[in-house]
Amino acid sequence: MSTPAAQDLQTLLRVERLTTRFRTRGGDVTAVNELSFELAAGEILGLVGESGSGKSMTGYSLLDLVDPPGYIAGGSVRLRGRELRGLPAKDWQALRGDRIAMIFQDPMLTLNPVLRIDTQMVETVLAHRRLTRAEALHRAHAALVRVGIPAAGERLRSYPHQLSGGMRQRVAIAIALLNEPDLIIADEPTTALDVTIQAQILYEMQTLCREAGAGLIWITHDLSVVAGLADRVCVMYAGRIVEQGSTAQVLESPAHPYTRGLLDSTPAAALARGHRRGEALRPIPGAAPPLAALPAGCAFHPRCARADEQCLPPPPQAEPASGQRALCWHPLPPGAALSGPAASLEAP
Ligand SMILES: Nc1ncnc2c1ncn2[C@@H]1O[C@H](COP(=O)(O)OP(=O)(O)OP(=O)(O)O)[C@@H](O)[C@H]1O
Repeated sequence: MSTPAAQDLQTLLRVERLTTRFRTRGGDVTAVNELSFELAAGEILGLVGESGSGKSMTGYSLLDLVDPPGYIAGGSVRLRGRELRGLPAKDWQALRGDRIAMIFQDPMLTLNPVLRIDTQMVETVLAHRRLTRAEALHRAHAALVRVGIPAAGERLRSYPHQLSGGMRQRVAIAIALLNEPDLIIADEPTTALDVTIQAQILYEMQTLCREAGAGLIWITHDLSVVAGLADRVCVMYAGRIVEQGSTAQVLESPAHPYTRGLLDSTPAAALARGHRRGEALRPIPGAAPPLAALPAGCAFHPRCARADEQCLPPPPQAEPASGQRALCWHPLPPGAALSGPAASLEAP
C-alpha cells in the first residue's frame, strides 16, 4: 500500500478547496470557490465554462498571480507533493517559467516589446538552466520549429511588432515550452488563431504532454477544443466546478444540467450528436449571475429546468470516487439520451 506522500508523487497536481476572492465596495466576492481536482503527469485537463465563470482566475490562482483587490483565501495546491501555497516570492520565481508555465490569451503578457525574440528566449533558458548561449539559442530555435514557425532562424532575430498576432502567440507558446515544464496552464491561447494553426498547436501540445509527461490545463469556452484535446474535463459555473470526469463521460453523458445546456448550445458538439444543419440550437435561458449577487443554494438553479425547492440549500459536494461527478441535487441519469429532445431541460 502506498503512503499518502507516495500517492502525491504519482499525482502531478493536487488542488484542494482552492478559493480566491475579490475585495469590492459591496464586500468580498468569491471568484474561485473551493475548487478541488487532480492532474496526473502526461494528462490534459480541459477547464470549460462561460465567460466570467472563473477559469482565468483559477489559472492565476494556481500560479499565485492574483493581484489586489484579489486574494487567495484558502485551499491547497500541491505539485508533486510539494505545497505551493505560501511559498516565498523567490521560490515562485524559480518555479514559474521552469517547472510551471502559463500561456496567456494575450501573447504580449509574455513578450517584451523592446527585445528581440532570440534575446527573450535565451534569457528564459539561462534564467533556469546552466547552458551556454549557443546551447540556449539552439533550444530556442527548436522550440520555434516545434510550434510550426516557418523560417525560425529569421524569426528569432525579429522584434514582437514585426510578427503577426498568430505568430506572436506561437512564440509565446514556444517560450512556455522552452524549459520543458512539468505543468502548463494555457488560457485560451489559440482562440484568435486560424483553425489550421490551432489544430497544429493542439496536436503539438498533446504530443509534448504524452512524450515529456507534462500535465496541461487547457482553459477554454470551446467544448469542441476540449473534445479533441482533453483527457478529463472540469466544467465551471459561477466560480465552482459543477461537474468533472473523463472527457467521454462528461461530453457523452453529462450529469449536470449546466453541462448539458452548454453542449446543447454548442454548434460543433450539437452537429456531432446528429443535429441537422439549420436545426435550432438550445441556448441556456438567462445569463450567469454576477458574483456579488449569487442565488442561494445552487447558483445555476434559476436557469435550470430541473430545479425545485431542494436546490435552495447548497448542492452536495461531488465525490468522483463514488461515481458522483456533478454538484447537483438532480443530476441527469447516466446515458440520458442526447440526440433526442432535451425534455428534462425544457420548461414544463
Ligand atoms: N478586480 C476584480 N474585482 C472584482 N471581480 C473581479 C475582478 N477581476 C475579475 N473579477 C471577477 O472574477 C470572475 C472570474 O473571472 P475570470 O476572468 O476568471 O473568468 P473567465 O471564466 O476566465 O472568463 P473569460 O472566458 O471571459 O476570460 C468574474 O466574474 C469577474 O467579474
